[in-house]
Amino acid sequence: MIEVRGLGKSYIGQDGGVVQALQDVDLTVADNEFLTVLGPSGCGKTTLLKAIAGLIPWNEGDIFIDGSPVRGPGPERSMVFQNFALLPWATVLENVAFGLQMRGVGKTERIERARALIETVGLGEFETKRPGELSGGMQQRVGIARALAVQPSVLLMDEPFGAVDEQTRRLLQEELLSIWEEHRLTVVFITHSMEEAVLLGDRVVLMSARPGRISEIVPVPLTRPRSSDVGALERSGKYVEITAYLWDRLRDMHEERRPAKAGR
Ligand SMILES: Nc1ncnc2c1ncn2[C@@H]1O[C@H](COP(=O)(O)OP(=O)(O)OP(=O)(O)O)[C@@H](O)[C@H]1O
Repeated sequence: MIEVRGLGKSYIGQDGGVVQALQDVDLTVADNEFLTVLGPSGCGKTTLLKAIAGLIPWNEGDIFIDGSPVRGPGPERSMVFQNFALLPWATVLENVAFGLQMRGVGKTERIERARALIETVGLGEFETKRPGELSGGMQQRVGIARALAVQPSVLLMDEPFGAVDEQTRRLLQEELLSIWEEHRLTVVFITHSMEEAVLLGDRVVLMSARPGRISEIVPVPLTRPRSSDVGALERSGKYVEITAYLWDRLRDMHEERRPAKAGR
C-alpha cells in the first residue's frame, strides 16, 4: 500500500521565485490497484510520482510504502519514463538485465529473467539490438521489461505512452493490462489522456493546478479483465459517461485559470 500524507513540495525557479508544485496531497493506493493520474500541464503529476519513487526530496508530509517511510529509491518500486531512459550503448538484453546486475543477481539468473520478460513484451528477436535501432514503441517495451525485471510490487509510470503513435499506444495499453492482470502490481500511471486514464484505471485521480492538489478521485466501475476486448469497453455507456465527466471537470479547471474576457 502507498500512503501519501499532507505532501507539500516547492521548487526554486530560475528567477529565484518559489514554485509551489504540490500542497496538502493525501492519497492512499491499495495493493494491486491500478491508479491513473490526470490533470492540467504543470499541476505536479511528475513531482508526485518522483516523490513516491524517492527520487526527489519534499518539504512537508510523509510517504509510506507498506508502512515504511520513503527516504529514497527502494527495490520494491520501479519507474517507467516517457522518454524511455534506456542505456544507448547497451543491447536490449543488457538494458533489461541492468537493474538485476545492480542488485547483485548472478549472470545466469539475470539473463534468464531478462529473456523471459523480453518475450513477454514481444521482443524476443531483438535482444541483441541497441535502443537506437528500435522504434519508440519497442523502446518503451524495453523500458517496461526493465522495470518489471526487478520484480517490483509498485510500478510508477510517467506518461509512458506519450511519445508513441496512436496504434502503438493501443497495443502497449493492452499489453500493460495483460501484464498487470497476470502480475497484480500496484500501478500509479500518469497520463494526459482521459481515455487512457479510464481504460486502465480502477480510479482516476484528478489534480488541479497551482499549487497541485487532488481535486477529485473518480472511481472507474468497468469490469475486468479489460485487456481482451478494449474496443467493446470503449463503446460501453459507462466508459463514455466517465470520460465525458472527466472532460467537463478538466475544462472547468482550464476556464478557472483563463483570464476573464473583457465585457463579461
Ligand atoms: N526542477 C524544477 N525546478 C523548478 N521548477 C520545477 C522543477 N520541476 C518542476 N517544476 C515546476 O513545478 C510544477 C509542477 O511540475 P511537474 O513536472 O510535476 O508537473 P506535471 O503535472 O507533471 O506537468 P506536465 O503534465 O506538463 O508534465 C511546474 O510549475 C513546474 O514548472
